Amino acid sequence: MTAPFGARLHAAMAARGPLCAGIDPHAALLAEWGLPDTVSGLERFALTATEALAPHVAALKPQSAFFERFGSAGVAVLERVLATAREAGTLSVLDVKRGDIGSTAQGYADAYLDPASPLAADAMTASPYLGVGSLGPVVETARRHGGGVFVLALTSNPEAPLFQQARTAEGTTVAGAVLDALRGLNAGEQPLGSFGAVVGATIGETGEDLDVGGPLLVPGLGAQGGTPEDVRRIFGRSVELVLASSSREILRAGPDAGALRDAALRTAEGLAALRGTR
Ligand SMILES: O=C(O)c1cc(=O)[nH]c(=O)n1[C@@H]1O[C@H](COP(=O)(O)O)[C@@H](O)[C@H]1O
Repeated sequence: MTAPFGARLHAAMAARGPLCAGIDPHAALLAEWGLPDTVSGLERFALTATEALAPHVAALKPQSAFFERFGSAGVAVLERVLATAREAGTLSVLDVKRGDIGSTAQGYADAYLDPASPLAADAMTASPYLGVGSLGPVVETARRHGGGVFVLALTSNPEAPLFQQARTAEGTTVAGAVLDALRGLNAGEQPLGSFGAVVGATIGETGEDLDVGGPLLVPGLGAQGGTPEDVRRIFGRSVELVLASSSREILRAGPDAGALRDAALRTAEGLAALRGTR
């Protein structure tokens, strides 16, 4: 029986630090690496980055969009990336940001969290905008297989606050309702729950309680301007829950495997200083 995702992630962050490397094969990055914008270029890029970074980070986060743009051949590359991470013993967070009515959400959960699926990851990202409760089948499937779910709460993009910080009829913000729901899902889980929130490293002051008892996936470091100092400012005493994610800033160092590793280690060093300050 697989241990719960939260426990596995807690151990990985303790051993390797709180960095998640994003595998985002942008067309522009393929060009920077001297690769063609084709399936073979995608495969070369994604597998080189996965193999170079897997031993040095707590988790890898492939961004599904950049594989899907090549159709089924691109999705087959994504399957190989997930298998390569698994063989290297590194946790995978598949960034798909899915969400739908419950019966369809079950299909997404089966695709991304059932170990029998070729696209199975250790955790997936999910969108709560059909209602947090619509993610029930995703949560139940994660519990059954020791998987994790990261639910969008306070995302890093500038358009986000208008929706996410709007007030519900109960008076909480939409983001606050997501964070409350996650606290409920993680209640009693030690050392870390398996249901995380996505909170950008670029957000301003929100007044929200970010301690959800589960991990906080924090994108926006590097290319979007977020810094370790921002992480300290935003998360305060919840900083130990942070799994910080960076894609372009690390990937730009490639294609040399040693340069990719060094870029990840530099980012990890900046983050390491934040822990133990609770
Ligand atoms: O869920 C995410 O990972 C995510 C949430 C968010 O609020 N902002 C955000 O940038 N992301 C993803 O994180 C990655 C950021 O990439 P870089 O800006 O290149 O580090 C992309 O794959 C985004 O889709």
